Amino acid sequence: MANNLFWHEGKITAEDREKLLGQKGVVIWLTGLSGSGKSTIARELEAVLYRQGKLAYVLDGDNIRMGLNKDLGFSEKDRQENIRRIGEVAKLFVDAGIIVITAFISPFRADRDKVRSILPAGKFIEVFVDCPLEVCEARDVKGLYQKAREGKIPEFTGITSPYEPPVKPEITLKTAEQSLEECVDIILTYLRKNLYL
Ligand SMILES: Nc1ncnc2c1ncn2[C@@H]1O[C@H](COP(=O)(O)OS(=O)(=O)O)[C@@H](OP(=O)(O)O)[C@H]1O
Ligand SMILES: Nc1ncnc2c1ncn2[C@@H]1O[C@H](COP(=O)(O)OP(=O)(O)O)[C@@H](O)[C@H]1O
Repeated sequence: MANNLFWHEGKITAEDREKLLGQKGVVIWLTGLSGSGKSTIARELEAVLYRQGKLAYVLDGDNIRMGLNKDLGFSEKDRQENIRRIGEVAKLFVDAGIIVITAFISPFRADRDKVRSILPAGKFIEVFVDCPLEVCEARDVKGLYQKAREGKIPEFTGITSPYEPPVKPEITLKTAEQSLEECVDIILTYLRKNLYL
């Protein structure tokens, strides 16, 4: 569809902006079931990074669906478009030099892989927030699992809509076994070890 368009190169590069900010732009892509801990980890990580003088920004499922993606539902096609748009937004943020932390169920492997493919090499860190369905359901933070079991929410991930776990995520967090602090620490250690921080 994109015809007669020309890409404009700026005078300032992504590397220039990274130097200015004293950090590297990267996407930390959290994926997992509803209630697995994505938002909690994202917010804590953002706060810890802030205290270390690093600019991170959280893109969160519920919030983005109230604005940018308010026209999308939860069919496979809409989830695909949801993740495609978030991927493009994340790419812009990375180009701006920001550490982007995304918290979307992002249930389909192909959609996550597509996001990885549009980012420069090494700029996409997939984090599997791994938590058994039974535990997510017992937590039922928003009461959605109960509603889904009662048939009040169609296409609910883990119940009536699939979740495809990552095959080779950079990081796996077991939130039914590891504490929030441990999970955040695992991500920070990965970032330091791989020279993102
Ligand atoms: N049918 C259905 N399935 C799953 N989740 C549902 C559904 N309907 C509403 N919600 C709420 O929407 C949040 C998930 O939005 P996402 O944008 O992360 O979903 S997706 O990546 O497009 O699959 C999800 O947030 P989290 O619980 O934080 O994951 C729910 O609050
Ligand atoms: N290790 C952990 N990491 C993140 N959340 C945890 C952890 N252990 C327990 N929890 C709890 O699990 C719930 C996760 O909810 P939430 O972050 O909203 O999940 P999601 O964003 O994946 O839907 C919260 O009540 C949180 O306190």
